Amino acid sequence: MDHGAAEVLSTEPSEEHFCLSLRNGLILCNVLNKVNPGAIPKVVEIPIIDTEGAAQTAIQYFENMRNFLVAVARMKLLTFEVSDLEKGGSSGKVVDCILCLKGYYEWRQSGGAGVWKYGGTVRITSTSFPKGSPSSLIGSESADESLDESESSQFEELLEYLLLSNETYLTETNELDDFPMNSMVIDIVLRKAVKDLSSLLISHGNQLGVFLKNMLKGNCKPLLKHEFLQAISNYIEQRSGLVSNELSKFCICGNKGKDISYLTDKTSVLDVQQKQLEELKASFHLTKLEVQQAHLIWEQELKKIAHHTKDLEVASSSYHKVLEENRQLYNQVQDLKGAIRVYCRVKPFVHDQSDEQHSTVDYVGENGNIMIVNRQKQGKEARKMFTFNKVFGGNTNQEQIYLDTQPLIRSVLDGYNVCIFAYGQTGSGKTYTMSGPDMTTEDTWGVNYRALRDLFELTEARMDVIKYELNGLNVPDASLVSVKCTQDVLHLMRIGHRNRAVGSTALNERSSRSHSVVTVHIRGKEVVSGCSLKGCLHLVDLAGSERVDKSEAVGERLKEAQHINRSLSALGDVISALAQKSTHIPYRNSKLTQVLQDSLGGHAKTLMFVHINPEINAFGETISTLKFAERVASIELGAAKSNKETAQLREMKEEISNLKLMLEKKEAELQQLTSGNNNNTRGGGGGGGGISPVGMPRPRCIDDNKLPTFEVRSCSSGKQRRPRLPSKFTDKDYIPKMPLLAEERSQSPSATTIRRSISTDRDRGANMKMQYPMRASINRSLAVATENRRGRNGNQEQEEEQCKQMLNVVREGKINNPKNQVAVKINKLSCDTTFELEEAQKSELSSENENVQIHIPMKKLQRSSSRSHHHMEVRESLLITTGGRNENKPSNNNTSIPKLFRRSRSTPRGKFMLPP
Ligand SMILES: Nc1ncnc2c1ncn2[C@@H]1O[C@H](COP(=O)(O)OP(=O)(O)OP(=O)(O)O)[C@@H](O)[C@H]1O
Repeated sequence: MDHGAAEVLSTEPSEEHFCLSLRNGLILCNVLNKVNPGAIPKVVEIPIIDTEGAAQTAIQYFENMRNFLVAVARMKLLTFEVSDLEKGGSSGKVVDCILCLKGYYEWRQSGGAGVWKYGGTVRITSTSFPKGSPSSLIGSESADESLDESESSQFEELLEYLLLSNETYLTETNELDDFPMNSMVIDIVLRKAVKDLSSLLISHGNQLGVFLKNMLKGNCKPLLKHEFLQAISNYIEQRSGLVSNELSKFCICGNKGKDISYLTDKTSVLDVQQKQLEELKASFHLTKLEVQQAHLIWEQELKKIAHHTKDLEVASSSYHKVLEENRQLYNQVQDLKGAIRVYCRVKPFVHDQSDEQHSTVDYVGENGNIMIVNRQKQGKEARKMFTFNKVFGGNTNQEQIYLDTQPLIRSVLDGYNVCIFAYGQTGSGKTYTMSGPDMTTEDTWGVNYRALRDLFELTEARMDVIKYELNGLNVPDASLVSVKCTQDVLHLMRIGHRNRAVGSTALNERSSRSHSVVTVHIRGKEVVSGCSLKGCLHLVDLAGSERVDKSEAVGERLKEAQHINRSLSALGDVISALAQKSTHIPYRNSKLTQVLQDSLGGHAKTLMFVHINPEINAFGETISTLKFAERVASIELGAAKSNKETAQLREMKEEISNLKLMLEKKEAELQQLTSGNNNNTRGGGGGGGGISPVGMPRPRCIDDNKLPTFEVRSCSSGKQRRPRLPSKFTDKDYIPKMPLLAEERSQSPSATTIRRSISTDRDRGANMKMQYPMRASINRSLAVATENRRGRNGNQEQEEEQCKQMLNVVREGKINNPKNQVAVKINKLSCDTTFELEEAQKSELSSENENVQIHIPMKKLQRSSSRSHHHMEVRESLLITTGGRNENKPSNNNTSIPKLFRRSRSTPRGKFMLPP
């Protein structure tokens, strides 16, 4: 305590006494100077006591007090008013001021850092105020009631203080209970609030006035009462919204907001905000739910898609399987129909032709599709699609090519005739496919070598079951050579290749200038059952078709090209005729088509490799090649048939052959007897009633229990055996008509029970004679059995049946009408089954002896002089001739014709219809 003060004040003064003792300002000034040295430069210390003392004292007092209050105000500490020191004044303010000075002093003493307090009121830290002038919350009741500048700055400080305390106490220290709300602060805030509200009211009043005036301006009508009220309430709502927003800025007091709710309107900004917040929360929650839901749905969708993708994967893999199955089934159906299989092979680009943009092959599908594009055209017209059994792209190797061919090779050993031929423009890769580029490397072996290797491997594998015998034939030499292993055939093929003309053209350095045909005949006999089978494999590498202008062929090459093109065009004619199911197929127009006749028209399995060159300048040839291949693919030959013979059939054939031998023997005897008889006649021995013209005792009847004597004669013997082939077929390089000629050659003389005769139509009837009637010998099944023109190779069962019936005829001795010698020819006619029965001339051979001539089946090669009539006609004929007693009966005695046959009205004389 100040020294002066101690003198004046008692130790425990009353409040009033305390205030009175401070009236002269001396104590206060000294205290202030101590707290803040130099705050009051001049303190009036000694009071002057004289007459004028009262006045002087008053001046001193006044000066000290004024200096003190000014200094305190300058320091922005709590202050009071002079009147507060008077009796009845607010002594509390004076006390506050002194406590404030104390607090300030202590804060200074402690170094002036941090927060300082006085009288329980928190002071602002020094950071918020300029150094040296500590900030304070100064509220002076002495200040003017109207809000002057200092007050407004105080208010700003208060706000700052509120915000700061909000930050420091409410949010960080959470010392809410210590929040000092003394009367002074409340006073200041309330005063400010009142001031704000009043200014707000004034401005609202002004704005409302302007608003109403504006309303009236726009609408000259006087306002109705309810309109007026409505306008005011609208306006207030508007404003209250704005005000609550403004006030809400400094009502961030957490839970204490309730305590200072006086800052907000009754409508409670907080409530509004709370509502908004809740709404926001609700919408957030809703959105969250929606997002979660969307997430769930999305996940489900994702799962579904994954599932679906798996399904698709499975489906696509099974689709490929089904596609493959489909292809196989399709091929089987095609086989059943006997369609020629067509595989297309695209030659790869070689050397510098690697730019596939210049390829005419646009696309090669897995299911036999190939798209050819004309790069010079645009749009739909530029592309053309072809479909074959299979298409091999340029990168297919030899092994892959052979894989689909392999089953055909197996069928050869099952008794089928198989023909594999390569077709295509010159240089397109036919020889590459059939032979391969290098014979010495197995990897590059073509179809020929692989097929032969397989043939031998299979024959070896089946050795225990079937014994096979193989004969190789290289057509240009037309020599039939027995082969034991692949090497034998390779050797044979090498010879063939040496013989094959090869020359260089502008399109192919090593162009094959002739067709190459390798034929392998296979005969097998099943060890157990004794069944025999025979198959035949033709491997044909055709010479390439070429445009002579492009191949720049001249001289010999030109001639070759012309020959090649001619034979290929003959092949084209045959294909066209077959595709159109024409009755006449011009096989004989070239050697090539003759060789392939059985493969193209018989019950063979035929495969054509069509080759194309993808180069742009070969576009024309590619299209025509593919069109040709399409036509080939459309040909249906009928289901392939196996050449398998049962043991029974073979036995029957053997029996027939024995019978034939016997017949020949008898014939010889007869001739001898005839010549002897003639001599006898000439010698005067007339024929007695029971003696036949040939001098033999004529049996009156045939003993049922005893077989007649038979003589079997080959129809190709005697007069009828004439070469009917054009000179070119008699040439030594005549291409045998395979497999039939080969069969003939391979048959042993002792087994020539069935012979094919090459003859003309003129031979008809002359060599096929039968003593009539033969009621039981021919029935419809026989007729039908022999009906099939192409059935030479196939219908073994029917053939067997036929043999049986004939043997029956012979055994049962039903051929007993020697008088009527009738030749029966069974021809296949297109729509109805007609038997042509021709009355034969009385045979020189007919005698009282019963003679039987049997000749089944028979193939005739008919050729008229005109080239246009060249065609091969296959006839199944049956000729049975018996000698009989009634040779005097008219030969055309219809009464002797069995009821089985009746004459067809529409057919020429001698033709009979088989009744249904
Ligand atoms: N798939 C292929 N891969 C590689 N080269 C091939 C292929 N096809 C053909 N070639 C090559 O193309 C050229 C001509 O082939 P190739 O002699 O087989 O044709 P071609 O059709 O037989 O001809 P031509 O009819 O004139 O005899 C040869 O050099 C051959 O090696």
